[in-house]
Amino acid sequence: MNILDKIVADKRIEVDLRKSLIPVKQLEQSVLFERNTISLADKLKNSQTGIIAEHKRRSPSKSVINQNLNVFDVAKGYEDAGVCGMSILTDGKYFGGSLDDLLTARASCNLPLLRKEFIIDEYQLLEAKAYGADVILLIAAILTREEIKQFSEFAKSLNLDVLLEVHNEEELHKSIMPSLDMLGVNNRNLKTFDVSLDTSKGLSELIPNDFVKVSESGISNMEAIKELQPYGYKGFLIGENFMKTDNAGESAKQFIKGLL
Ligand SMILES: O=C(O)c1ccccc1NCC(=O)[C@H](O)[C@H](O)COP(=O)(O)O
Repeated sequence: MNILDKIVADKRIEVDLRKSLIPVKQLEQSVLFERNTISLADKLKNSQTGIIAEHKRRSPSKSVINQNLNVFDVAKGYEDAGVCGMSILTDGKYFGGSLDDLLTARASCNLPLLRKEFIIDEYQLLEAKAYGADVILLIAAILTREEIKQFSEFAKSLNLDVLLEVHNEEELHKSIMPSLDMLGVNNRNLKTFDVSLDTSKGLSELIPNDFVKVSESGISNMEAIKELQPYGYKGFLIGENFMKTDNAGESAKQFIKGLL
């Protein structure tokens, strides 16, 4: 079994347990459920830099990145740095994250927040909304076209933006539909962990212009952004490069300074 299949198998067990612990009604009664969400897609369209900065403690490809940073400070630092949005990994087992991280970030900043998760059930979208997210991620590699349609339409009914992530042409063709806002190309192969910006470059011309294009993973310098911008990318998701430092916000600030 590859790592992605393993993550999804574990996620199914986790989501079933969560559903039995916290009923849908309770999520819908969260004060955050009624909050007006902020569109990340709109922010990216109007940005010169397009940075989406991630909170990421560890990962299957790198094990430990940084366990010492405080998500409240990281969110504030990213906001002060002028990023367009923040991504928060909420998976516990493989990334050391949690829904509490999302809630803490919500309390700390007014950025559009992306719940970075392995979404396999509508219930996780209700959780995203109840804990303060503005955007959800759908990963084409783990979903059927019908599931992508069902989850993206449900997310839109909750006023959440949808970022659909692909890694190859087949996933892209399977996924294109009007209920998506952003098309993300993951430069990391989630089965082998190989990273190449050529993935974003190669798929760019196949993405219709109606979607905001986002390049994800393996971006570690300004040159990479300059290389990707001519391919139409407006968003750049960066995790490890900021999180491996002692001050993720300051690192993002210097990065953005260099881009302007
Ligand atoms: O990062 C991983 O090792 C990973 C493994 C399996 C599934 C997902 C994974 N990462 C999620 C992400 O998409 C990245 O955290 C995000 O794009 C930022 O990447 P990076 O800038 O390379 O930290």
